[in-house]
Amino acid sequence: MPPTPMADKPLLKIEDVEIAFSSPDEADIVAVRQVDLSLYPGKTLCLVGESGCGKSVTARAVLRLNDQNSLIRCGRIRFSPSDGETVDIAALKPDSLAMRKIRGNQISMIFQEPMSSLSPVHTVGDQIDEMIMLHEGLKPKDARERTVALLDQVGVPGPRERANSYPFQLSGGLRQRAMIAMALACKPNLLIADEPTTALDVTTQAQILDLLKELQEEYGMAMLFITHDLGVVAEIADEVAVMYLGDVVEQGNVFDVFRAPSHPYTQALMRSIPTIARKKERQRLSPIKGTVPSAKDRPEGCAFTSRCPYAFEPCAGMMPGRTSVSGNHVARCHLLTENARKAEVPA
Ligand SMILES: Nc1ncnc2c1ncn2[C@@H]1O[C@H](COP(=O)(O)OP(=O)(O)OP(=O)(O)O)[C@@H](O)[C@H]1O
Repeated sequence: MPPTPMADKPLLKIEDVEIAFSSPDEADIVAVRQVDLSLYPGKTLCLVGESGCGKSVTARAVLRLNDQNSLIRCGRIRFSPSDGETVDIAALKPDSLAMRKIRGNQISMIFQEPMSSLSPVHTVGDQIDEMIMLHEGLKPKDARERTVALLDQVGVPGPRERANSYPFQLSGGLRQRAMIAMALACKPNLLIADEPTTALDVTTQAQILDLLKELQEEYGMAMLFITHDLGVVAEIADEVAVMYLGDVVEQGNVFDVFRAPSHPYTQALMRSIPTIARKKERQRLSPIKGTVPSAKDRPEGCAFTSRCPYAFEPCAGMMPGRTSVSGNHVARCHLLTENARKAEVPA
């Protein structure tokens, strides 16, 4: 399927954001730096990368949900709903009224573990009713009708009876569906999904991804989807941003990035996915050698240098800038600037 054009105006624009965590007896840890991302209505941006690379910290910053020892040191998070004014979320206090209005009203979040948003001591129906009553001011009876319709829409069988179940009485897949229903109760402009399918079996995972795509089409919402699984990216993303130790090292339209991965880290991630062709040719998977350095001892230059098979002189000393690959596809690698320089030298 060819890439679909983007709407002109981004719903969310993360500009040059740096997030650090303070600790009483150590220097601040910079978890995310110079992040620039744009999300468009009706489109999905996937954040991908190994554990600890800053995906969740970036996503949680959009809702100002990072731990209290976090600080957005610089940058802007501009949220521009079609029916309201642009607001810089980075400048809001996490517990301000403005932020509480955005949270759960215009931007919702779903997690890998539904129990992080569902209360174990209330039925799922009561929890969704309450959300609807809070946001839409409906009476309890009308709210329940909408809850039942929402549970039905997200594929919960027998929704009226299931609304009376406690979360522990539901299977993992149904709990995930109930959490999605709750996230949709306020008809958000943006849904943030933090590895919502990681804990599910492959069949349920595929069903939930299909469901999210259907709901996105119906509600026209933007999605920021976090995963470490490139298979999931291929399935759901319009745009992809690859993160490594807090830096976005490559980003662009998903077709362009998959067709021509240009950062050695993205290339290495691609080589580590199992494919039928590799199995037929009895090729071994090639895991990425070494480990991600600690954010506490962040190297000076490109953080991937210690694991990069192509590392050369400038890599350890200086973080490369963004080089355009094609269209909006960019990557941060000295090799690209070096190749571009060589290409400019006449033969
Ligand atoms: N409260 C905190 N205090 C100090 N450091 C933190 C805190 N929360 C997160 N970090 C650090 O921020 C960095 C990024 O973490 P983050 O959770 O965003 O990674 P991730 O890419 O989402 O990983 P995973 O896939 O495992 O969830 C990590 O080095 C982590 O240790």
